[in-house]
Parts: sequence; C-alpha cells; structure tokens
Amino acid sequence: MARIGLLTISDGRDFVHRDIADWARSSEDAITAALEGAGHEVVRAPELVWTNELASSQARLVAEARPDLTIFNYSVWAFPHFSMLAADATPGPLVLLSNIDPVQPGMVGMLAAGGALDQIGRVHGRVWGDVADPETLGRLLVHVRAAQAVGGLRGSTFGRFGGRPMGMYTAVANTDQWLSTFGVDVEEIDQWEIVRRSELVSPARAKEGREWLEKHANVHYDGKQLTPELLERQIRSYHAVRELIDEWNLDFSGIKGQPELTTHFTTMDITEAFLNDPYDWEGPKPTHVTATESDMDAALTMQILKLISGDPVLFADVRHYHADRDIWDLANSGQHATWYAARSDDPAENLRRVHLYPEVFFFPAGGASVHHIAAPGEMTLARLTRHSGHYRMQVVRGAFEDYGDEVNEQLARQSTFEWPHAFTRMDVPAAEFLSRFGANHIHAVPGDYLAELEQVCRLLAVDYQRLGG
Ligand SMILES: C[C@H](O)[C@@H](O)[C@@H](O)C(=O)CO
Repeated sequence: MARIGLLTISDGRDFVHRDIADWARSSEDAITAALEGAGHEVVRAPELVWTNELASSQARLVAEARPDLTIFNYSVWAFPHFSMLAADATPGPLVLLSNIDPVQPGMVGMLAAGGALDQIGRVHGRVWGDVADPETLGRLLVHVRAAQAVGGLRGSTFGRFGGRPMGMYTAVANTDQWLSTFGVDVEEIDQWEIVRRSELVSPARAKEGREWLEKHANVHYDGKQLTPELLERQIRSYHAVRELIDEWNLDFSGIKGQPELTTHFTTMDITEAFLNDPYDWEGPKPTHVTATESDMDAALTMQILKLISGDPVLFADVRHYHADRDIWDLANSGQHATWYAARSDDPAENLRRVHLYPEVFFFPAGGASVHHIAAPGEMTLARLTRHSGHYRMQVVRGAFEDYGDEVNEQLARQSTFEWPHAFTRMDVPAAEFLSRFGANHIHAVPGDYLAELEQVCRLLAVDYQRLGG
C-alpha cells in the first residue's frame, strides 16, 4: 500500500472558482475512490487550491504526511503559478493528472503547469483520462509503484559480505554515489562471520532444514561433494546470514562466496536461494534480495525490481547464447530462487522440480547447487550498469521458455547442468545485446514493468536504456 497525496488545482478568479468548485471536488472524490479501491491510502488537501496562499499551505499540509507520491489534479483550468508554488512545497515524486473533457479545460491546465515545471527542471509524471477507466488507473499506478520503489530505497542498507569477487569491477560500486543517487548505505561484513556463526546454529535446526529439503526437493548425495553434513553446513550458513541481517538491519545483501568459501567452506547457493525465496524450511517469510558474488549493482537492480513487483527476483549469469534457437541460457553459478521452478505459492510445488546436485569442480569445498529449469512466462529483464561513472538502467523485454524435459536437459547439459537454467528469449538481437550490455549478470521478474523502470530512472536521474524494441 502506498500513501498518496492529492491536491486539486483550480482557477484563480473567485467568481470562476465558485462556479467550478463542486465539479473540481467531485473529480477529486473519483480519484480518491479509485486509488482507495486499488488498496492505497489517500491524503487529501483540506481545501482546493485557488489562491497562491492556498497553493503553498495545502501542499505543506499534504507533505507533512510524507506521501510516497503526490498527485496534482487538473479537472478545470488552473493557474499555473499555483502548481509551481505547490510543487516547491512538495519534496517527493509528483504526478500531474488531468481529465480529457471538452467543457472543462483541465488538460490545458496540466500542459501549462507541466511546461512551467519543465522550465525549472522539476521532474514529474503526467497522466490523462478518467481514473474510473482501468486503463487510465493502470497508467497512474505505474507512477505509484515507481515512487514506492524510489522511496523504499532511500534510507535502506545493503549488506556486503566479502569484497570484490574474482576481479569483477562490475560487482563493485562507489558508496558515495550509492548514497547520493539512491539513498542506500553499505554495511561491510566479513565472510568470517558466516563461518563463525554457522557453527553456533543448533544441530536440531540444521537437521530439520536438511530433512525438509530431503522431503520436498530431490537431493543427490554422492558421499564426497554433497553429504548430509555439507548440506547442513549450507543450512547453518543460511541461519548465520539471517542472524546478521537482523542484527545489522539489512534491507538487501550480496555474498562474495568465491573463492574463499567455495574453496574452503561450502557454497552459498542454499543461503542465497532461500534468502531470495518467499519461504524456507521454517515457513513463509519475506524475500530478502541477495546477489551472488556480492555484486552490488545486481543487488540494487534486484531490490528495485522487488519494490516494483513484490515478487522474488532472479539473479543469473548471461551464460550461453543458443544461436540455433535464438535463446539465452541464464544460468547462475549454483542457485536461482526455487520459486522460479514453478512460481507457485506452495513451496512443495516448486521444490518438486528442484534438484540439489553435488557442486562441480569450480567449488572444491562442496555443498549442493540448486538446479531447476525456470517456469515459462513473460519477463522483465534489467540491470544497472555504469558508463564513464554514470548509472544507466539497461532493460530488455523477454520470456522464459520450456521445451519439455528431454530438450531442456539437452540444452542444460551444454553448459553446467548442475546449475539452474532459465531459457530466455530476449526481445533484442543478440549482436545488439552482446555489444551493449554492461555486465555478466542480469536480473528478472515476471511481468512487464518497463514503464515503472522508466519512471524510476527519471526520479533517480539515471539513464533508461531499452535494449531492442
Ligand atoms: C565459473 C565461475 O566460478 C562462475 O562463478 C562464473 O561463471 C560466474 O558466475 C561469473 O559471474
């Protein structure tokens, strides 16, 4: 649920305002009803804005409620300087909303106010039409979700477990830039804390986790790389990280893993999969975005996708391009959230399709990798990357595809079979993607959130770069 401020701007001539006030108020009633119907809280200015003094005072009153987004409503012709004063008293994201009505020139009011705001460089969104129409409401809700995501980042903390993995420049960001651009602080935590604390997890808790995984997933012990003891070590690591998340009030995280933990302790695949999942062996829980290889811009992208969609977010390597099918194998080095196996609310339904395989030669410490083939469906794929120090959100539309067990296996065996795979058709020519995409990792959520990402970028002053399309 978002908190949405609402001000209706009117005509500055007293005799005109008197005649149109009821009409303007009724349009505000309709907007309130539509937004409340969509599950949001609306904070209305007590009075319609028809003087300069009311513009500032009413906007200040609404701003005191710290709304996620403020809407200026134009259902009648509105003097533009009222919008300028009200915008000046509105610190958060702003949307101008107008009717399309031949009698009352609200649309002209919106264009005049919008142009004035453009002149002073004040970022705002614009929506037009009747909010009772689901299509118009849908366009308004895009701005609500984008504002919630941007507001949700501000004041949050990223937990960075370990440092730069295997020389990856793209996994490391500048903390000054993170705070100034996104409002996110970074807490540095040594991976030693995972090792130390994992030993303190009670044997009963680790055993219960293992038995739950053995019951619901398909565990392939081999007596060497994957034993019950190693699986319990992975479960203990999960609980150790959960404890650190609570202790440091972390909102999202990344774990380096390679090479120290994957060579000498165990992989973080179970930890990362179940932090990203909406459940674990102890029941339902909120997702906690966690990036493999402590990839900071990955985690930040994932957190934005989570705040927009509410769903678990996929982290993957751009591992292979099957040119004959024009599809990509997005296979992370050991885990995808298990939710992606069937995208079911029932963990058992997802885990039925999950295989815990002994880790491959890259990871001599052993443990289970979390293998499954992602369920098909439309996806939004994205990644924050940097060019010459400036952030850009690279976005591509796509779909996960499923070819049946036999072909899936044949495709997965061409790369690292034991890792999870999402066979992805991307709405961009391969040559364009490979020439322009600025990282080895990509992230995804089900559905189409391109419009939300574009608004998020405008609010953050980050470049929006759609690949393909
Ligand atoms: C093979 C390496 O160990 C993997 O970690 C590598 O494929 C990556 O995941 C790079 O992001």
